[in-house]
Amino acid sequence: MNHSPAGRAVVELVEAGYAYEDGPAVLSGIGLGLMEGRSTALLGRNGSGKTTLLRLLSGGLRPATGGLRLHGEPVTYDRAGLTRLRTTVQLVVQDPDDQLFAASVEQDVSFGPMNLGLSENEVRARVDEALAAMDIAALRDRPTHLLSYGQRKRAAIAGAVAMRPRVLILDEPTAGLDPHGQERLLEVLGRLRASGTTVVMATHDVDLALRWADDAAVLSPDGLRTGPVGELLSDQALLDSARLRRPWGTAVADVLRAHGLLGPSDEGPRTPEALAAWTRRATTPGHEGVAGLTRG
Ligand SMILES: Nc1ncnc2c1ncn2[C@@H]1O[C@H](COP(=O)(O)OP(=O)(O)OP(=O)(O)O)[C@@H](O)[C@H]1O
Repeated sequence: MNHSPAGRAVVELVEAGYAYEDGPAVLSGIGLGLMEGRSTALLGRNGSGKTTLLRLLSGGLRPATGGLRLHGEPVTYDRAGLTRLRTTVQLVVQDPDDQLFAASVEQDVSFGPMNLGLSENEVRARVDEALAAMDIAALRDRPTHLLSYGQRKRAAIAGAVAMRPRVLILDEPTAGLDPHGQERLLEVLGRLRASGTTVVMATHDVDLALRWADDAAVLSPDGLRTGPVGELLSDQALLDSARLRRPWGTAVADVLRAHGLLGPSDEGPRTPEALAAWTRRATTPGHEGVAGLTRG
């Protein structure tokens, strides 16, 4: 069963299908609506079509069947239609070398905002903010081709963040980032989400998905399933068919339930910190019980 949270989708794929030239259908009958301010983790095995799906959502590919809607209106793939889509939806591709092209970090991150016709001061403010958010302010004058992989990845994400899109789509953004870089990125995405930005991330990291996302979208041979991340990532049949590992938090919840410490419909912990805080409360005389396990 597909799940659609209340509200209207900013962008929505409707019965969308796609096949590369001379190839079989990669995706068919895909329905995916991205709601204002919600975060979605897109999961699926290698070659399941995650990148293809993200390119359909951001207008880089045009559905062969079905369509894409922006604020409920069908997207037209002419210049005006694509410009409208791209000022709302920004995609950060998996490989930063496919995204970075300007000589320096500052020039690269400025490019999009400059093309929006913003004033010089506004462009500078956005670039400063995006570089600071991605922790690369010190790299602003560096040639992009001399940066490390993780630094290039952060510069590519900064370029999209500087566009202040309503919908930010990231294809495996944490791959290649060190733990500090991953934490910084999650903080940035958390702030964007709090300010109403819709964020979609393709990832192979089920623990990160459970911790970070509101919703999951899981590609398997049976098609696309969407729903609350805690619910989908507890569904063993779905995890098996998508060849996904059971997340850490879901496995812990199984153990707690088996010992009667968690009710059948109570959600498990999403982070080790949440489990530690709950354990402290649960072992304190007069504790508040299992309530609040997912907090922290
Ligand atoms: N440009 C292309 N031309 C032809 N086939 C392609 C092209 N890009 C992708 N494919 C094929 O489409 C299918 C889906 O690829 P896609 O990159 O969308 O998967 P993915 O889920 O993102 O994979 P991964 O987890 O490995 O990044 C694969 O079978 C792939 O070989």
